[in-house]
Amino acid sequence: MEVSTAMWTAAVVGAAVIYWFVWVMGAAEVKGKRAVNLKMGSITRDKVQDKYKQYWSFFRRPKEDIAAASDGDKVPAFVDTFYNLVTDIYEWGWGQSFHFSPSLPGRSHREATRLHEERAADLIAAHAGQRVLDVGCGVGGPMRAIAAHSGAHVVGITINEYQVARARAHNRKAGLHDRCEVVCGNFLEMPFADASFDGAYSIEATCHAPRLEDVYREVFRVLKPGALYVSYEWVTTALYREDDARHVETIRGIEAGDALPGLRAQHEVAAVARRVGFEVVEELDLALLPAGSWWTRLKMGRIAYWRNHLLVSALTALRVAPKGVVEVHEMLYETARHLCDGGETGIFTPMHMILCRKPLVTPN
Ligand SMILES: C=C(CC[C@@H](C)[C@H]1CC[C@H]2C3=CC[C@H]4[C@H](C)[C@@H](O)CC[C@]4(C)[C@H]3CC[C@]12C)C(C)C
Ligand SMILES: C[S@@+](CC[C@H](N)C(=O)[O-])C[C@H]1O[C@@H](n2cnc3c(N)ncnc32)[C@H](O)[C@@H]1O
Repeated sequence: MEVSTAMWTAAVVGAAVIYWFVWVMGAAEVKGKRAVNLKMGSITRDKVQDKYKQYWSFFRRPKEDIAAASDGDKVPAFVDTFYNLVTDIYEWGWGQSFHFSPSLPGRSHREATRLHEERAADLIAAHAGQRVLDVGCGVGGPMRAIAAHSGAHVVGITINEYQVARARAHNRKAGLHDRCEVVCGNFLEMPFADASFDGAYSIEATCHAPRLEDVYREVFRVLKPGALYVSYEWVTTALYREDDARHVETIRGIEAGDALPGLRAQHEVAAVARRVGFEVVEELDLALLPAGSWWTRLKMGRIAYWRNHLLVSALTALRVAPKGVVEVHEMLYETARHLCDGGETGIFTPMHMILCRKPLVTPN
């Protein structure tokens, strides 16, 4: 073969490999978000690295410091920064539902996700004609599944403006915009009238609240008497031991990489719900056997993460992605490792389910 032919062949093969690597392999779980489109929410390109540093220095501290009265109030703003940094990476590498689900034999991750969401809708008996609240709705994966499954009108709230835009675009694309509404706001002070919802759910979102009481009290306020509320909570289990250095490292790693002001213990959740006035109907860790492990996909994704790391590094070097994306991606890789440890040791669950009812008559 002539040298020029060999060079042309190498160039064409090289271009094909890069195309495959970036545009095909780098495509999102749910088509729509690709590596070349990684933005960092509403943060301007030049501020990404600084914002990441600010985020990290806030959340890597011990939870006692974060929860201190003055810093507790700053948590929602840092959670907002976190979602500016991670929303596109989540959509690209995970899909439109930002939560875990028990793995189901013979079913895809997407199907298992949908069934976990539909389970929440069934628990609160959501149905057509109702107005249901999604507390911490992300980009609306659960909201669309629940609206489609139950026929209810779903209103989602998220602190992050960028997620609002993403969720609205997805709702329109799915043809569900007449039944799925998205509001930007703080779930600790919701812009909704008292007793204005027939039901509510929160999927892996209330863990961002510095005090669980504050979000549960708000949900209680906006629900009609007799309405049901279900929450999937991130908590430490009874197996967690504060005197075990490995346990502490795992939980700290989960908190720092997931914008959490301090994980609560499983046994605390029902007490909080009762304190704000709810009746507790049912409580169950949905991760318990015979449920398939929720961390399987995170563990299996190691090769994909390595590919993603190369991809974000290359895109940053080419200035397609802003500086700072590599650090954010590394933080997510680290937290994935801690989440897998938490799952395998059984000291942590992201799906402690609590089902509550607002009593028909609230005592004064
Ligand atoms: C409920 C929350 C988020 C839960 C999960 C949706 C996310 C937790 C950790 C995330 C990820 C970790 C590793 C990333 C990987 C390195 C990257 O290449 C592709 C995306 C990841 C898989 C990413 C996806 C979302 C998570 C699984 C919290 C925040 C309360
Ligand atoms: C891990 S995501 C889960 C999203 C969604 N429930 C899902 O499963 O796809 C957590 C969500 O809670 C929202 N959130 C966190 N703190 C909030 C607050 N104080 N007010 C409103 N939303 C908040 C985040 O913006 C994000 O949308």
